[in-house]
Amino acid sequence: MRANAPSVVLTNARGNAHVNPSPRHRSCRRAETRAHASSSSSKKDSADVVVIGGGLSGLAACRELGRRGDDYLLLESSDDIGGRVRTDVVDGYLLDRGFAIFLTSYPEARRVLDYDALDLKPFYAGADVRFDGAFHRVADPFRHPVDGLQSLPNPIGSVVDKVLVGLVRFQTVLALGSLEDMMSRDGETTIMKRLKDFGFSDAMIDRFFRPFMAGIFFNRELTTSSRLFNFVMRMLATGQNCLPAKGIGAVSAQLRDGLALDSVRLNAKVANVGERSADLSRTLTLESGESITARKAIIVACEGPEAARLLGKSLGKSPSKSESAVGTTCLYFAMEKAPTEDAILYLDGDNNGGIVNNCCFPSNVAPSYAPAGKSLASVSIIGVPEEDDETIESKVRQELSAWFGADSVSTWRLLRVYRIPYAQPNQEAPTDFCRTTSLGDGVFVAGDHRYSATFDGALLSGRRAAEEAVA
Ligand SMILES: Cc1cc2nc3c(=O)[nH]c(=O)nc-3n(C[C@H](O)[C@H](O)[C@H](O)COP(=O)(O)OP(=O)(O)OC[C@H]3O[C@@H](n4cnc5c(N)ncnc54)[C@H](O)[C@@H]3O)c2cc1C
Repeated sequence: MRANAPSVVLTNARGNAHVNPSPRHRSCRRAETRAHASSSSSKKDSADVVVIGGGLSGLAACRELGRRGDDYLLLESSDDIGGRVRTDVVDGYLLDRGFAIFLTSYPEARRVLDYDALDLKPFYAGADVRFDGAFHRVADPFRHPVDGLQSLPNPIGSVVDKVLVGLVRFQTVLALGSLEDMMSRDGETTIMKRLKDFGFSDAMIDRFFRPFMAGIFFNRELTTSSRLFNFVMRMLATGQNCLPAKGIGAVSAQLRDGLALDSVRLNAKVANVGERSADLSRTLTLESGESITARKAIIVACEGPEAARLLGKSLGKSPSKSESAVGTTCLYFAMEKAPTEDAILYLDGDNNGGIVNNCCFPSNVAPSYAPAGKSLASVSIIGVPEEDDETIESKVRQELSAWFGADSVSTWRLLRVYRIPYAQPNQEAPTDFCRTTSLGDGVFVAGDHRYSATFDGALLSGRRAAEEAVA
């Protein structure tokens, strides 16, 4: 069983968002296909605007340039586009490179993506929280009023806490102004302080908000900016949590499909960015030694640390946070039949040092995540443990046996462990979520380190950088 369960490290803290297959991984690599692999890579070596990095921000920048009829070239260092939003196909299972959820209310996503084509499948609006030996449902009372009422007496917070959830939801939708206001308004604090100030009990914070918010921001201490709490609560209140039927990588693939094939180069890592010449052009050097010419502008759409490496002093005018990023580890298990049929998120509310933060059965949400008649489990850990895969797997099995029964969990087959040290930049309070995308001298910068580290923040930064680059 374990011989087929390779670990994958997605190392992009220094801008190298590539897969480091372990020896075991290489041995089974032929059995795997990428869900959205590009079939070809261009040889183009110059363009008016050169975009460095093919994650959501770089793809959004190229989409905007293409829409305006501008000449561009996208350089991506890894073997496919998508950056942190990719899906692998392993034995017919769709494995997102780390568990991620698509929120339909993201405004920039609404603007640039075709939701019908993504075939979005919704999660139940709420969660089942594991506490004191049982699951307790926390339901969105507006979408599931009966479940909401039934959950009032459960031990995941008091009745007052559950009323406060409704109030905080109203506040984030109605009282905090436009999204721009929300992301820049005064009074920023940590999520923890925001929850305490709002009146939530320690029990509600520990049992529900801690694992729920940690699943989104990979920070169990809840020191992440309260602005992000407000943003996500508004998005949750006004839309649905979904998985695209073909995996989260379908989001990146849809953007790529709108680009000119000859304008995308894969396995093209930019080693350095040269000075601007008198004719306003600039030479970039690839790791291979090849030179690329940007005639008018460059858009650097890499992770923050790599943008800092490439841009040095220019980014110094508007640096993103240099404190350590947050990471996550995700395990996928194949099984004959999931122990539940619910399309819901399971959270660890015990807060007693367990390794699992949250898990779900993606095939209960979108059956296409598993081959016909089979099921898939996704298990998320906050951070990247130092232990080896076998130790992590054993701890996960032990904890989940208590949740779903040892008879079921012992039959699960580990498909893969994804270790993602750089999942999001540091977004602890205080954080500037309105950093400029224009650095002057024909240099523009996009990426989730400019706005919120979300799909939406990355998409918005890409479009804004493109608009400015050709203004
Ligand atoms: C496990 C996980 C779960 C997440 N869950 C959610 C979620 O549920 N909802 C949500 O909204 N957000 C989520 N996020 C955050 C979201 O995925 C990111 O904020 C967003 O995808 C970042 O996009 P980006 O374009 O800024 O960066 P990236 O996706 O990192 O793209 C940067 C690209 O630049 C390339 N590159 C780097 N250096 C070079 C170079 N020198 N030359 C050429 N190319 C280079 C990289 O290979 C990469 O493809 C999650 C992230 C992770 C990791």
